[in-house]
Amino acid sequence: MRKLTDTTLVLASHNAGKLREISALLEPFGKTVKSAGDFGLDEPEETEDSFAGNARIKAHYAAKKTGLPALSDDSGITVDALGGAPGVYTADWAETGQGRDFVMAMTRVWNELEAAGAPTPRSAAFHCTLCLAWPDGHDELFEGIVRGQVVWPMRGDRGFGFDPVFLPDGERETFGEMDPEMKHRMSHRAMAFGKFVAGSLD
Ligand SMILES: O=c1nc[nH]c2c1ncn2[C@H]1C[C@H](O)[C@@H](COP(=O)(O)OP(=O)(O)OP(=O)(O)O)O1
Ligand SMILES: [Mg+2]
Repeated sequence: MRKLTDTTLVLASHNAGKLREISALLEPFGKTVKSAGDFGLDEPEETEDSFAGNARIKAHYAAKKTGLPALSDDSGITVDALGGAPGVYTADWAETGQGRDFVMAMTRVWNELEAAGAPTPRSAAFHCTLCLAWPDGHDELFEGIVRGQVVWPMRGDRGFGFDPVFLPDGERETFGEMDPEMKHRMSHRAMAFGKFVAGSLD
């Protein structure tokens, strides 16, 4: 596995919530972190049907455009009683044509669970695949999963996306209610990030 010796790393994401979380996780490692937005990069189309496939598209695009190593994050929530939906299409479920509406997307998930008569707890998982890509085309992938359940109504406004309806197993607070420090210890992103640190930084 190739180590990240460069001091500057591009975060290949346009999601403010992810940028905040990954920047916080990277804080102790002394890298200069820039975002795709700092370089004026646009968002490549996420045409793959897997987290890994879309993570690779985003990281390679940013690495090629900037000439720097780039770290992307492709993530989403899979709901068991919905056959794993919305999964890779989590962001698409929030698309309105004029930006994203996650209240709408969370409501759709809950309504579909109700319509299906799904038993409780309504088990689900957040998935995250991080891709570290270099301008020469080499890449490494790191995956993280956290299991939990979808709850209703929405609870908390501290996170982003689907956080207000995700209650991790063994916890009393949703990701939307929880202290961000605590989310950083247990989230899908934190799990994938730990593997990235072990493989590429340490
Ligand atoms: O920790 C999380 N807490 C709540 N919701 C989350 C989380 N992690 C992913 N999610 C949801 C929202 C996000 O919009 C979608 C991923 O879609 P995804 O394409 O990977 O990200 P994105 O389009 O928002 O940003 P970008 O592609 O520029 O990195 O799943
Ligand atoms: Mg995206």
